[in-house]
Amino acid sequence: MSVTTIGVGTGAAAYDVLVGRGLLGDPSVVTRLLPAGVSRVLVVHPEPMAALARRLGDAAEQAGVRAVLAAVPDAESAKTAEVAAGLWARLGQEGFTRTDAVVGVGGGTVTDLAGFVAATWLRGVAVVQVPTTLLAMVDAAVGGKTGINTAEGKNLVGAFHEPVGVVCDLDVLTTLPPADLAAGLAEVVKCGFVADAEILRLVEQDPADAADPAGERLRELVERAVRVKAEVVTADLLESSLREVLNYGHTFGHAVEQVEGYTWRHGEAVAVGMVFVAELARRTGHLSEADVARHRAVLTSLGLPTAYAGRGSWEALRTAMGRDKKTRGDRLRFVVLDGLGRPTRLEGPAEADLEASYAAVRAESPAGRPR
Ligand SMILES: NC(=O)c1ccc[n+]([C@@H]2O[C@H](COP(=O)([O-])OP(=O)(O)OC[C@H]3O[C@@H](n4cnc5c(N)ncnc54)[C@H](O)[C@@H]3O)[C@@H](O)[C@H]2O)c1
Ligand SMILES: O=C(O)C(=O)C[C@@H](O)[C@H](O)[C@H](O)COP(=O)(O)O
Ligand SMILES: [Zn+2]
Repeated sequence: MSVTTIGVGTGAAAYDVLVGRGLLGDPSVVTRLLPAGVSRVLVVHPEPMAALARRLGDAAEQAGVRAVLAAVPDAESAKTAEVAAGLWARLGQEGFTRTDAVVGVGGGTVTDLAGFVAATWLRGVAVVQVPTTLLAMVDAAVGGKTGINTAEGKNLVGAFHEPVGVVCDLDVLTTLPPADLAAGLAEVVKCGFVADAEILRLVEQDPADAADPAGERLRELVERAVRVKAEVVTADLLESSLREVLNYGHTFGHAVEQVEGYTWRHGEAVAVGMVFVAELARRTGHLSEADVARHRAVLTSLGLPTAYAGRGSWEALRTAMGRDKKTRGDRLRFVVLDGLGRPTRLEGPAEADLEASYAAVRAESPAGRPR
């Protein structure tokens, strides 16, 4: 077993992200991260992660902590008010107090949900995150953004609630479908565009190696992406400014997810969203043609979509973009690049530039990969 520890936050809110292999071979690694005095844990998981959740629950019981297992619907169907309410009911029925805790075991949908339930139960109990997808390891489980969707849009209800620890065991990725691995790489590449160009170089050098869950290159990419996220959220946890850079590609990406009824993976939608915003940056004088081409090339090399051929109209996508959290009043705000690694903001772009950028990513035949 080898482990890299990456610290996030400062003071009382500081916690560690453990990245390595074989970490969950000893499932008590998770119990040991619980604060002293925890006597009950709610282990939230989707059905595909039931066996791992049981092992973590057994380890907790052996340490004298009562474990309540809670299976939730898979993927984006987990992020609803109804599912959250079901978990609150369970916490109430089982008598969870402020000194008890939640453990999220699954992809980003589960860590978002588990984090949100922990943030809201009794106004906040501890949560340990055990991400089991690449995307959740490099992004969703780290940094304390938690939330659920509403009919009006993506992640519209949520809270900032930092975990007390995160365990990223790369060995669990060997069962992850390749399309979900690629979706996680979209967020890794995002970190490359906004902050760490070495990530881009590593992917471009050997995309197949980058996507090998057993390989050393993927481990380096995970560690680099987690470091980018850790640095940004440590500096600006509540997204007053800097943290917005982690939202690169998400304004259009979230709109695609919503308009497509969450049949697109988040990482796939963000991949197209990054191409959309690169096109917008080029039209508004921020980014060179060559850098836009680099976006398409690196994403395509990973099998990610760079064009949108869904059923959503421009009007529907434009309305959904208006609900983005970076919007101020009626003015859309985008994270754009002034060159690779130099993110800035573009506020209130002309509608003609938005439509032209949309035309540049609009494809006639399906390029996305619905689940
Ligand atoms: N909070 C944040 O900062 C943040 C950051 C990025 C994304 N997100 C959110 O994360 C979500 C996307 O997360 P995701 O891409 O992990 O999707 P997901 O949670 O839907 O997981 C993808 C699929 O993989 C399955 N799975 C999980 N682990 C597996 C494993 N080890 N082996 C086999 N199958 C496995 C899941 O059951 C699911 O079917 C979105 O809702 C997005 O909004 C949040
Ligand atoms: O951590 C952040 O900050 C991010 O924006 C990371 C994104 O990858 C993530 O998808 C996040 O959930 C988007 O947040 P939202 O505020 O746009 O809902
Ligand atoms: Zn994201």
